[in-house]
Amino acid sequence: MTGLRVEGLAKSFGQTRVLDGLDLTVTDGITAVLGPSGCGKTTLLRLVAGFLDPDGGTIAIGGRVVAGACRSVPARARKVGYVPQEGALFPHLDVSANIGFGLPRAERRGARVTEMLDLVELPAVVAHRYPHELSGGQQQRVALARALAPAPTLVLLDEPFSSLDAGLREDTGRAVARALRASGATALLVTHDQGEALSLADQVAVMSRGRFLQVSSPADIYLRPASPDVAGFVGHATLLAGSAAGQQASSDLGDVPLLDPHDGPVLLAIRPEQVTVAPSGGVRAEVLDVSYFGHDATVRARIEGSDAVVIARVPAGGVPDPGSTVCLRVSGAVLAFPQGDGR
Ligand SMILES: Nc1ncnc2c1ncn2[C@@H]1O[C@H](COP(=O)(O)OP(=O)(O)OP(=O)(O)O)[C@@H](O)[C@H]1O
Repeated sequence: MTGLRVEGLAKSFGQTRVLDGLDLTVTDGITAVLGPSGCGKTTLLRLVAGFLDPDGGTIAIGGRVVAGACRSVPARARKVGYVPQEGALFPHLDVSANIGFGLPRAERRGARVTEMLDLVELPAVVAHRYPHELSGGQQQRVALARALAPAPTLVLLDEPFSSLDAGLREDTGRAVARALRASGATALLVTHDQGEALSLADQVAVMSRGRFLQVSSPADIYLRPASPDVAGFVGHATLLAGSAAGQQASSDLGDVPLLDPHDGPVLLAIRPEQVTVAPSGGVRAEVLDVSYFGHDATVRARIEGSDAVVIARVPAGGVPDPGSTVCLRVSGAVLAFPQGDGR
């Protein structure tokens, strides 16, 4: 059974069209909706949850149309679990009562609550603590346990880790993904963090200005982006004009091998890890700035005699100084998008 099917979904606020005919099918597992701030991610989630009505299109959950086609099933009857940005636990209820909130009265302190605590990998002792006695990561796990307790068909998660610091964010993300998979629920995870989307989801829907640019597996999104926009947004590709002849293209970075054959003008999408930075051997470039991450660093360098700025990833031990001159070389075949006459 299909967890969620969205067809031609449209929504405007006043004169602003926020969603512009979205189509999305989520069969099972975790689908991440990835896009920049303001592109319409939360609006999509609110429409699916039933907090807003669409202007056009349909939403079906578990095979049942819940919005559109002259129908609007109220939020509470959609069998959807919702995990908001900061958990939004009830502060006056303990963990056990928070988790049991959506359950029939007789089950509110029963085995289902214990089962849910176990699922989100929290010890039974936290059951009688209040939200202010939990860490941020524990609160998000309780929020997930509360959403999963009534066994929803679909779980919606709206930037659930955004208030957590980096280390906790990764651990909580992995724990939440494990719990979602173990529960068997279909999940839609909204995020603007590409690492989170690529590492946690089975399917990634890349969104921009109310439309999906590509819906595919994490590997496809990264290795086979559908457009220069997707390549630039997910993984920070350098987009460089080139001229292709078969399996090779000439560019400001010299001759580069192509993943697929093309002829004529192309836009090359070169990943930072495909650019080698060395003191000699390659195209000369001036280092503009360096972002140091500990395990490695990202270098932005402008090619001499050109406006082209290239992003390269270098190992932590070989970081050049800003203002220095380096040599850039492309290693491995790169993706090319036909442009103009070559289209
Ligand atoms: N109730 C509303 N009334 C008017 N405009 C709204 C309303 N809700 C959202 N918008 C506008 O719709 C656009 C999309 O908002 P939305 O919250 O869906 O984006 P988002 O991708 O979730 O952004 P973020 O990542 O910053 O949360 C924004 O321009 C926002 O200002």
